[in-house]
Amino acid sequence: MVRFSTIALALASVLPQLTQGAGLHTSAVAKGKLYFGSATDNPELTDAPYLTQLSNTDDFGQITPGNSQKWDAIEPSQNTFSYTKGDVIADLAAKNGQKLRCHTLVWHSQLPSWVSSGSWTNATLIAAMKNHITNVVTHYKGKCYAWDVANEALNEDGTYRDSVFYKYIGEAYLPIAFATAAAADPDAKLYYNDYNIESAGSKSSGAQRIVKLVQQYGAKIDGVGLQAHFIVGSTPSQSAQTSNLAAFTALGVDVAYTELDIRMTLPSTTALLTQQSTDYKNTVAACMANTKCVGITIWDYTDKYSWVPSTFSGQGDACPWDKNLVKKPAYAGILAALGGTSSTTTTLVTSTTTAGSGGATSVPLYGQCGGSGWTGGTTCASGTCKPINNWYSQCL
Ligand SMILES: O[C@@H]1[C@@H](O)[C@H](O[C@@H]2CO[C@@H](O[C@@H]3CO[C@@H](O[C@@H]4CO[C@@H](O)[C@H](O)[C@H]4O)[C@H](O)[C@H]3O)[C@H](O)[C@H]2O)OC[C@H]1O
Repeated sequence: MVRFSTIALALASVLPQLTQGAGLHTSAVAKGKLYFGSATDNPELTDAPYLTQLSNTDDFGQITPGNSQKWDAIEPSQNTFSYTKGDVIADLAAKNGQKLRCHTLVWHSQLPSWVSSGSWTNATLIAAMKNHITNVVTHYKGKCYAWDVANEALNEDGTYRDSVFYKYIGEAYLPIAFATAAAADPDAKLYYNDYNIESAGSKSSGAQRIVKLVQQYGAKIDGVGLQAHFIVGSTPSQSAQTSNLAAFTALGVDVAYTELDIRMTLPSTTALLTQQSTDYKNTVAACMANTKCVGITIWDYTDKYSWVPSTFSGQGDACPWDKNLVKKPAYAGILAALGGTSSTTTTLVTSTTTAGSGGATSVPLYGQCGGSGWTGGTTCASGTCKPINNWYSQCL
């Protein structure tokens, strides 16, 4: 009787492998959009593979600083301005030839306590707000494609959020903020930005009211940013998003998806990743269908640095790239909506087959499990390397 010990055989298999076609930004621009972009943050920039992909202008023609231009970062104490971190991201955008979306000037959150708990009058808070806006916008003059001038001014029912600004200034803080930003950088596009305004409802109507309010004051407002922090399977339909975008653009402003991510309850499954791809596709398609939807920004591109797990307990995997910087099905969904194609070529790919008493196992190596990029192996730190779809495998 012939006995076989377990042997590993490296077999050359002829498999179709995904190759780089036009990326997300290239495809978006080819269809008339200004950009496809990603948020980023200073600590991540020391991660060389992360930075390489962020700087890949085939995928990303625009970046947004996730934290370093917020009030607490820039003016931690009154009239003391610190631009070091924000400048790192602005300089990166300039070096890469990427547009910079600047975020954000007036927001109730991530405020230093001297603002949120200060003892203000109407006049003193207007002066402090105008001083902040003028300093920051002047510092970045000519560098910001757009500014999120006001962020999240609304409650879910469309009434004004009881922020320190609303409390001491009233709704007039909004047109004052826009007028002050416009005076400091007349060329920057000025946006109102919020979440849960991506389909029709009280909050979307509230955002439309803000656009009209700023316009009625004679101040400049160029666009509305729809954050689009969505949940897999609960993302508004494409048609609901399309009609909602039209309601904004009918007011004469641009729109943009500014913080798109689509989270799931962990652990991820093949079904959730597939639904996530569909959800991304529908949202991007809604933007594509409106000529005044200028671009789409994802709120960081990789699950490795997403804000979601630290904010929403038990949830994550919200980005189009996984923690190993490998593209997920969401990437293909976005690309399809952008009208891009993932070209395939026939390539020799090495597959490891183990023969022995237990028979043979083989895992397709279209995408990586344990390595990085498209050439990783089948080793998993935890779980088993399993095919996700015709494109790649993942440790599950
Ligand atoms: O490092 C992180 C930053 O990345 C983070 O950036 C902010 C993230 O999003 C924006 O603010 C949040 C928007 O979502 C709200 O929660 C929503 C609650 O309703 C749900 O239906 C919806 O799905 C949720 O998204 C959060 O409460 C907001 O904070 C904001 O514009 C970004 O700057 O900021 C915190 C840093 O630690």
